[in-house]
Amino acid sequence: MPPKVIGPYRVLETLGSGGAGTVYRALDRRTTDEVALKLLSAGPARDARAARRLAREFDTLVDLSHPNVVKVFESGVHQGVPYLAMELIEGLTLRHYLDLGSDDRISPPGGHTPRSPLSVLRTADDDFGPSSHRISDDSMDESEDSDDSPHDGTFGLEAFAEEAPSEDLESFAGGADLGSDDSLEGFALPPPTPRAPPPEGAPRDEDLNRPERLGRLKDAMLQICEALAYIHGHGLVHRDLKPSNIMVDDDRQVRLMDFGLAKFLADDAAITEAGKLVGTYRYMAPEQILGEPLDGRSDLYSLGVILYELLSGRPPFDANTPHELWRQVLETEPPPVLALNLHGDPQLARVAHRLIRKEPDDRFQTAEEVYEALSE
Ligand SMILES: Nc1ncnc2c1ncn2[C@@H]1O[C@H](COP(=O)(O)OP(=O)(O)OP(=O)(O)O)[C@@H](O)[C@H]1O
Repeated sequence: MPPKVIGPYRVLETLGSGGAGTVYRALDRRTTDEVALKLLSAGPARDARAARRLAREFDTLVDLSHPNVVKVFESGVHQGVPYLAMELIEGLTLRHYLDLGSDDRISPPGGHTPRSPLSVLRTADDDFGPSSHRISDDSMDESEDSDDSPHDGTFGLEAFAEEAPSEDLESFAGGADLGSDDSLEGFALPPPTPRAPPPEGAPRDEDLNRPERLGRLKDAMLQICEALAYIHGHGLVHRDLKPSNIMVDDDRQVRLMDFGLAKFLADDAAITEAGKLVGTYRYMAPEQILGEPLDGRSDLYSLGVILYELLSGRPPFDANTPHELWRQVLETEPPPVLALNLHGDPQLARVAHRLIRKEPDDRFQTAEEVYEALSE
C-alpha cells in the first residue's frame, strides 16, 4: 500500500519503481500542482548510500534549467525516509516510446516544436540494472557509491536478472569492417550477408525501419544531444544514461532523468575514482568499466549503445555474465547495425558506430558534434 501522504504531498498513484525506491504521482497541497515524488524504499534497499544519491540528485539538478532536463523542486524526509519532488512527466520512457506498436499512445507529430539548430518507465525489461560495485578491494572511500556487493571480484548477478538471452556474436568476427578512420565517410557499410538469425522475439526490420518511428527516434536523439550539451557544458557527466532514464512526454519533449550517479568534473573525486564501477553494465563505456577518469564522451558512448539498440533491435554486446560482457566491450567489435537490420538508416547507423568506438578520442567529441551529424 502506498503512503497516503508524504510531507506536504498527497499521493495519487504509483508511477513506477526503480532500484532505490518508488515514484508516485502526488499533489502538492500547498499549490495543488501535481509532481512526481521519488521515495526511497523503506526496506533493506534504503541505506546511507541511497540517501546520499538522492541528495546528490537534488543538489545536481536544483541549479540546472533546461527543457530537456527534468526539474527538481525540493527534497525532504518523511518518517525518516528521504524523498525528492520533481517535475511530473506525462509520457513514456524512451524504450517504450519507440516500442513497436506504441504509436497509438503518443500524440501525432505537430504537437511538438521541431528541432532547431542546436542552441546549443524503470521497467523490468530495460537494463541490466544499475551497478556500483567495487572492482578492487583497496582502500576505497565508503562515502561514495560502493555497495554491499562482494569485494572479491565477483558481482551481484541480480544485476543481470533482466538481461536478454545472449547471442553468438562470433559469427560477425572478422566480417565487420567498421573502418579505422574517424570520419563518418570512413565507415564501411557491412556486406549484406552472412547474417546471424534474429533471436526469437526480435523485432522485424520493417517495423524498426518505419519512417515515422525513425523520425521519432532521430528527433529524440537530437533532444538528448541538447540535454547532454547542456549538462556537459556545466561540467557534469551523467554516468548512467540508458533508455529508462530518458522520458518523452505527450508533446514529444524529451527529459533526461535520474542524476543520482551524475558527477561534476570539477570534483576531483569524480575523476579519480579508480576501482569503482558506477552505471549500468550494458551502457558503460570501456573507460567506465576500467574505472578510468570519465568525461562527457563516456555519456556519448552510452548514447551510442542506446541508438544501436533502437536501430537494430539488439544491444551491441550481449553476454550471460558481467565479465564476458566487459570482455566484449573492451576487446571485440560489435556486429554492424546494418548487418542486423539490412535496410536500417545508414546515417544513424554510422553515428551509432562512431559513438561506440572504444577510444574516447575516436568518438564524436561533443554532443554538439553528434547533433550536427544527426542533422546532416
Ligand atoms: N518525473 C517523473 N515523471 C513521471 N514518471 C516518472 C518520473 N520519474 C520516474 N518516473 C517513472 O518511475 C519509474 C521508476 O523511476 P526510478 O527513477 O525510480 O527508477 P529507474 O530509473 O527506472 O531505475 P533506477 O533508478 O533503478 O535506475 C520510471 O521508470 C518512470 O516510469
